[in-house]
Amino acid sequence: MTHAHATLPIVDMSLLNGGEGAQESFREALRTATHEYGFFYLVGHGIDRATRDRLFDTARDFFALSEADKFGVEMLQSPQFRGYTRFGGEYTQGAIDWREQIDVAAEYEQLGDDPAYLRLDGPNLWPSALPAFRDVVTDWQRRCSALGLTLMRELAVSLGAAADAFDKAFAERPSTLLKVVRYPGRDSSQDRQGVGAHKDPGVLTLLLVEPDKGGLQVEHNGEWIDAPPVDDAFVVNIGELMEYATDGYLKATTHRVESPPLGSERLSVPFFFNPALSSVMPQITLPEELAAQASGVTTDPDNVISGTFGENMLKARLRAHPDVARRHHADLIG
Ligand SMILES: O=C(O)CCC(=O)C(=O)O
Ligand SMILES: [Fe+2]
Repeated sequence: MTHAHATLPIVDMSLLNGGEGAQESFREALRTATHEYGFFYLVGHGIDRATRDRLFDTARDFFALSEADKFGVEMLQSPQFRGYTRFGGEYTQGAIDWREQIDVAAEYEQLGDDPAYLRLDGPNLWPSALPAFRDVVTDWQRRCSALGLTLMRELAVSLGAAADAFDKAFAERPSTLLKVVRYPGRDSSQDRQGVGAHKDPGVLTLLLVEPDKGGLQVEHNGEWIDAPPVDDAFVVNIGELMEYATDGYLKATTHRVESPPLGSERLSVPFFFNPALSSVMPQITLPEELAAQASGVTTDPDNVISGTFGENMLKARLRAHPDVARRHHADLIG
């Protein structure tokens, strides 16, 4: 059931430019939103409209490329799960996600293949027919990484920890990932799973949605809340590793996207701010009043949350892209 009235909280980052009191209110709002919802709208983030418009223009140009150009960078060629996924290539909870997308991640030399998650390091596949794509997406990655780091430091302070409590996990080889996604319109009689219900496996997700395009739904108290884009805002949510870091005081929240109606489409760019593959997320010692509200890390036998980011990520990748897993990682799947 969808709850028509509840909405996600709005958190204003420009409070950080104010005095001590304003900064304190920002942290309070950040902590409350991530504790109660795991999701919020972030305004006042300082990334201007022209930059965001350029990102969506580039996304449109990418999806308008010929099939041959898109298949030239198909993920099936990439053991590191980079590149283009056509409709029907991706699964959540065993069902097809009706979206096409290109995955771009941080690029590092591979350090080996033991533990297996080290296989995720490697090169992106960049579309040669659209050279601007690389520049625009790399710029976006850089901006979102800076924003992500600021939010992690504020979140640390809001949890009673030192501002740099999480820095170490991100200092070397942060394993950031972004997707440029297009959800095609679907008839109401068809299956409307744009992306199925899931939690994000990492730390923090900064999602930009094309203006006016609904479809995102967030689970809250057992109901689905609609989370349409808010003007100038990112939708921000925390992933499973923040649940691990806070003993469940912060919860990774289940969310999904419903396909847009036939005759329309929806573009989005989720950016996943993730630590190094081999980093173990630090566990924060919470102040007593917060610790009393920490309900422990979710235990789901089908989805075990590890503190080592690479393990969570590899698990998520193998499950979402079974064709890539079969072709390149047959030894890791049952
Ligand atoms: O496209 C969206 O709005 C959300 C996508 C999402 O949740 C994901 O890719 O993890
Ligand atoms: Fe997600």
